[in-house]
Amino acid sequence: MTHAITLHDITKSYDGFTAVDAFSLEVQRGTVFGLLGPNGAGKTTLIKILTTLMRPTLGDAFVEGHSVLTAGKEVRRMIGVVPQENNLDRYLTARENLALHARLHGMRPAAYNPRLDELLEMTGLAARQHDFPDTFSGGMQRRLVVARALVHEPRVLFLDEPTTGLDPQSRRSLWDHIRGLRRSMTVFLTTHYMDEADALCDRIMIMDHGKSLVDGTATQLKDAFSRAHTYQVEFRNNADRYQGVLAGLPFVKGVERDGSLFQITLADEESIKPLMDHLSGSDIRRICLKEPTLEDVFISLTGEKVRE
Ligand SMILES: Nc1ncnc2c1ncn2[C@@H]1O[C@H](COP(=O)(O)OP(=O)(O)OP(=O)(O)O)[C@@H](O)[C@H]1O
Repeated sequence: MTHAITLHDITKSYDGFTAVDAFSLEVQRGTVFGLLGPNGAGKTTLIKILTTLMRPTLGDAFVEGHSVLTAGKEVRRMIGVVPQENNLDRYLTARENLALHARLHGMRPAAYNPRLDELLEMTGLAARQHDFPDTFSGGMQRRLVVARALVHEPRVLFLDEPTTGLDPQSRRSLWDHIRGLRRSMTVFLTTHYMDEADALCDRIMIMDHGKSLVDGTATQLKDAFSRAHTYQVEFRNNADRYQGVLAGLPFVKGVERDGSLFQITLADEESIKPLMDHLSGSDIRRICLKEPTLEDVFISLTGEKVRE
């Protein structure tokens, strides 16, 4: 078996509303898989089903070969979960939070103490291990939740929006930790951040309305959905004059403007020549092909801006 996670036609309905619709998926072991989608796409519902917090209405899912329907206990032994909210116990110190989790998993102090030392060191929290989580920054709390999810050495780690609300430095530090886990376990994460998916994931799936829209590596998605005919043109002066002219050209499909910078989408690759003919003699500061981003792919598929 090379798949750490398998979903067979999973459907979840809430009072007749279908949040997840006959969803199937296989995630290769040892990879980082990213699930993207706008608010309400069904991402958290899928994580809840895979972590046995919720039963599907139809279908079955397997984690390391164990069914979420019939082998919930085995599934829970295999997984670590980082939920959307930092659900730490505020009356326990950082180390005690980890120790409690170890005991809930049936580990003895002789087994878990060296593991806690290792995880506190790895997440940069060793010096603060006897402090309460309320005295930690958001990034430190998040790292503690990740450390807690790793105490019992899970084979699959679920991260639901791991870096939402963190400052750029904390995000990058958490990314480094997640990257360090790659290969030794399977990571399944949901995110709203395109740069996060791009930086971390071996494979990305974009979903909406409970269904998968597309999946592949970041490069595959960008190539497939690239707006290869979009150019950025910046004028030195007289930019106003060009707005109407550009929009009126038959081979121009769209014009977006930000001051003197225009984003011009052409009908096809060949249209660059007549465009240059029309612009000859104008005072252009720069012209360049716009490289596609994962956000372009997301918006072209879901029609929605990514939530910040
Ligand atoms: N307990 C519930 N009862 C009724 N509807 C629900 C329940 N939980 C989720 N939903 C609905 O199911 C849909 C999918 O929700 P879900 O939380 O899985 O989306 P999501 O992709 O995780 O969104 P977000 O990015 O906002 O976390 C939404 O329309 C939501 O309103």
